[in-house]
Amino acid sequence: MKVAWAGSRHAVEVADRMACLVASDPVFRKDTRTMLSRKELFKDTLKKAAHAWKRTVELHLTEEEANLLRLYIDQPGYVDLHWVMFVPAIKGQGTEEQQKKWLTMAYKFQIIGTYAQTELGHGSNVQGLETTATFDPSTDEFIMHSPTLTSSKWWPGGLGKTSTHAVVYARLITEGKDYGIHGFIMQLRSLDDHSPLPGITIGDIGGKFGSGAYNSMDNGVMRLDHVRIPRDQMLMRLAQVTREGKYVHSDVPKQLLYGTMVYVRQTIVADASRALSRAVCIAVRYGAIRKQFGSKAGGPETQVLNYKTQQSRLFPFLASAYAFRFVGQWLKWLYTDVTQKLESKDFSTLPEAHACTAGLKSVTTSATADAIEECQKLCGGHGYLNSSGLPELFAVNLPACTYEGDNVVLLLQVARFLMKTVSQVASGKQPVGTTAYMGNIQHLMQCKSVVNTVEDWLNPAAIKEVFEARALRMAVNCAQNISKAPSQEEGFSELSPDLVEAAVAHVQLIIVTKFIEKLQEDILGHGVKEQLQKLCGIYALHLIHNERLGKLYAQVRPNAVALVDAFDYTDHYLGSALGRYDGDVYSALYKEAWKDPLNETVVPDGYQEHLRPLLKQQLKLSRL
Ligand SMILES: CCCCCCCCCCCCCCCCCCCCCCCC(=O)SCCNC(=O)CCNC(=O)[C@H](O)C(C)(C)COP(=O)(O)OP(=O)(O)OC[C@H]1O[C@@H](n2cnc3c(N)ncnc32)[C@H](O)[C@@H]1OP(=O)(O)O
Ligand SMILES: Cc1cc2nc3c(=O)[nH]c(=O)nc-3n(C[C@H](O)[C@H](O)[C@H](O)COP(=O)(O)OP(=O)(O)OC[C@H]3O[C@@H](n4cnc5c(N)ncnc54)[C@H](O)[C@@H]3O)c2cc1C
Repeated sequence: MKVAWAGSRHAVEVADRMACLVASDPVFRKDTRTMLSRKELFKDTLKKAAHAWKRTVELHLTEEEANLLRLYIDQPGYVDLHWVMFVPAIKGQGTEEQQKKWLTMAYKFQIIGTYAQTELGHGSNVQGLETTATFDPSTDEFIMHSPTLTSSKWWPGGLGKTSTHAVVYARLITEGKDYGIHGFIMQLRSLDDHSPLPGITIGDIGGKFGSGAYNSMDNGVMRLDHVRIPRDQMLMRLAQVTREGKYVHSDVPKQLLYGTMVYVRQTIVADASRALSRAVCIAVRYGAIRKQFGSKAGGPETQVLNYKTQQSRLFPFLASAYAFRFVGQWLKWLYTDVTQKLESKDFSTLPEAHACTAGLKSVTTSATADAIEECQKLCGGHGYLNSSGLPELFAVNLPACTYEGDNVVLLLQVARFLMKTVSQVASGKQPVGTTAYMGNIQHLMQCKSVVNTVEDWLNPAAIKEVFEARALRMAVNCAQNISKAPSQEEGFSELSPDLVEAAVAHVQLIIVTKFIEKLQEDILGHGVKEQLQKLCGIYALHLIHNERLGKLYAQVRPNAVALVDAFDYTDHYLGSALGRYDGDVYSALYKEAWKDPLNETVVPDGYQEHLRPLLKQQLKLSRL
């Protein structure tokens, strides 16, 4: 099962090696992280990042190994933005010459970059950004400026205190005309003493949700006051400004400006499956250790994992972790395929790639955040302790519902794509890829499901048909209702809640389909395929038909712990007293409690000033 989860034996081996490297290095300790002050946590992040880079160079780690090293260090920091957004933005939007110049420095960490798009006033509406880049032909420079308070850059990770450079998104103005949003490379801080360059005001935006968690990241604010940069620092693959100031657009679609976001959304799906699997791992292992009550006739207490209510709340998450993992692996393939097509100037699959990445990012991150919260409840009181690992896991993953595109905004993008496809089908065009099922419209609009028993529901063809019919009917229903509205725009707005539901149904169909396709692959190991078939059934059916699932849960229960062991997480990475591999939960909880700074003294600070006088006063009053 470890191989099925990881994708290959090689993937298991590399992941194990990198996880052990991190777990055995004292610099990467994280057990007291939630007790650090913001300043201490930030410094700790700088130390870990520098040490990780040192180890990467010393050990000549490959990109795959370095990625895993960062993953197991498990602490958000500036390096994430540098590698996941700054470098890809230059790769996707820079000319070959620009890539050569900037990426050479970025690959060696001679510069640290971030992705500065969002502003105080606008995040979702990228076209509404206000920062300006006005071309001055007299000096061959752009003047970068924040004209209003709301145009302050706000949120970019690593901007607050670390980044020396950024790809800054701004409205390009030349020859008096506004050509909309474009990307520019800007140096922000001196490479000698790290002070901000003239005209740049920069800082951290402040503490965020939860202790530890995303507070390791210096999300930043930046104001620009007529800062000049050379013309060749506009990223010029999609459009150029000539020496004379003439705007020239290349023959590539302007949506490629959003390419970095498509790339990152795809990686976020993999992050979501990992976060969900960690929460499930903790809740399942702990559920096997925790005992409450026994039978009325006496005898041993019951493992809480044996309660049917526990199983019906928890096993759909276990199934979802596998489902998201497999769809994430497929999405990575889709992204690579689209990128290769783009390189040969085939842009035909771009809309589908956008819809798939936006939709899957949205559905998987929302489900993951909800599931982590529920796993906390599934662990009872102990799940609420930082030492369970769950509060921090929740706080770190919750913003994934917002960053890289608010989940509702992204689902509306999927809905827009679906409405277009429905109208194309109506005019006789055969849909392809993940919308190919819509071509079967005659059948799917009227078919009736023939399934009755739990066993019938495990037939992949039956499951798929139900999901296809559901998704298509919801989309067609929305399209019909929109067509009755006074205008397309009004109809879309009025029906937006239904459109979001239709988009979710379409995305869930993709997830179910990819799980079924995974089951058709050669899967090694005795009983592995059978377990995955059960999980696939649970994932699909819990979305539409929760009542009949009891039988399936009972079949998964005997292997539940093994199914989470297959995630292959070290105790260090899991970071949970409840989810320990050896099950020694109670001594771990007890030990963790003594690490809290409040326990550094037996009598707490504040006793003399506040507690003692209060107690003395009460004593006096009671004697009166
Ligand atoms: C060996 C050494 C190696 C060392 C390696 C070391 C490794 C270290 C690795 C580190 C690993 C780190 C792991 C951590 C991973 C996690 C990190 C995650 C961190 C994330 C931080 C978050 C960053 C951000 O949030 S950045 C800001 C993101 N902002 C958004 O997402 C904004 C959302 N808004 C939008 O996307 C748009 O504005 C939108 C789409 C909502 C509306 O846009 P617009 O108004 O312009 O468009 P429309 O009119 O609606 O559409 C026009 C047209 O375009 C189509 N379209 C829209 N978007 C796209 C797209 N992206 N792609 C393609 N097409 C698009 C749309 O469908 C329309 O098409 P039509 O045909 O016209 O309908
Ligand atoms: C932890 C974190 C890290 C981030 N890192 C970066 C970064 O590195 N670089 C960067 O540039 N940005 C970053 N961001 C910003 C992030 O990308 C934006 O917050 C995100 O795109 C959402 O935009 P917003 O904040 O403007 O939300 P808003 O759009 O203001 O959303 C507010 C509410 O309005 C709703 N809404 C908005 N538009 C519509 C609509 N058309 N229809 C229906 N409902 C709508 C949303 O669903 C939401 O409920 C980060 C954010 C966070 C939280």
